[in-house]
Amino acid sequence: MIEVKNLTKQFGNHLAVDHISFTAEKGEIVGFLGPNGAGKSTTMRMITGFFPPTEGTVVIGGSDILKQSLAARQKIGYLPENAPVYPDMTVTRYLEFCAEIRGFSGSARNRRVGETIERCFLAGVRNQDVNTLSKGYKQRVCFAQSILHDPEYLILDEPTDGLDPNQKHEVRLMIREMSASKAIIFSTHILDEVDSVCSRAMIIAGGKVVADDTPDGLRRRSALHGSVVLTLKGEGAGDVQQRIEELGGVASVSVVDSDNDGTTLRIIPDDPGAPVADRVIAAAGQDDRARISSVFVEQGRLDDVFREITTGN
Ligand SMILES: Nc1ncnc2c1ncn2[C@@H]1O[C@H](COP(=O)(O)OP(=O)(O)OP(=O)(O)O)[C@@H](O)[C@H]1O
Repeated sequence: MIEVKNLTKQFGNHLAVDHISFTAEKGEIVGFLGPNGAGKSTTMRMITGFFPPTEGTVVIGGSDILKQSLAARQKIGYLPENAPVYPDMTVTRYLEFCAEIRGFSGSARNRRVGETIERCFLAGVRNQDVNTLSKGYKQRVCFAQSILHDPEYLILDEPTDGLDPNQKHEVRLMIREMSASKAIIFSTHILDEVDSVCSRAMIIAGGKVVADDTPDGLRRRSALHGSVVLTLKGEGAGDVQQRIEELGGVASVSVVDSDNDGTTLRIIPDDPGAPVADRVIAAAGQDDRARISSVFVEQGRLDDVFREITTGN
């Protein structure tokens, strides 16, 4: 387990991380979300022992990151921001070096490096100097060093930053595959990524945790969660709108769009947990002049929730 208690970092007068506490168990993939400068990287740097906190503690699998630093760091794989890698080494040599400082030698080292190169799709560039690699490949090499020793705890600072869509997909698959036996924390600005990869999302703003929930739980906080979006073709949309407004359990009906293709209405229920879609469809079906061309129930949008939580809008 990763146990973070009252973690705080003060840079001069600036409180970058403000008493953050949480735990992350093996099997969990925790996404750190937050605006630029929120304190995500600083929190990760303290969790990995990269620099000490001003206040608070981090315990990794029972080892305190300051008091039992080596034991704690042996259990961690860390992909820092901007993928710092030694530019003058070849990919293979860099990974061999990383394996050696992790305590592997001889055939164990070679096996680890070979497996990681395959796993991270680096075979085509294994003999290339790191400084000749594209940004995405550098990122992959840095990702490779973070998983080389099969750590129980993985801390990944924007692991898909700079990758093309195919590579992003591969890295997300890898993160998901590895999660059964590891606790993984990763930061991202891509909200879809949180949805597709994370079991839990933590929103950090102003150095504080302002939300800690499942992606579905966060989505349910959206003002649009549970609303019905109905598109009608033909005449009679105005009458249908009025009929729906008169239904019990409907808080409001608004026109989202109206053109030659039809009229789209958004129906907000009084209680997002009490579905109104069936009754909305029945009410629309009562008017022969209108034909339903599509209907769906909005699950809510993470980007709306993110904006609401981090800006108050
Ligand atoms: N070494 C440092 N010295 C002084 N201030 C720092 C240092 N590192 C970070 N900060 C400040 O701490 C705050 C948090 O920065 P941090 O890099 O943790 O944010 P972040 O959430 O990771 O942002 P981003 O999404 O842009 O990567 C920022 O105001 C930053 O300028």
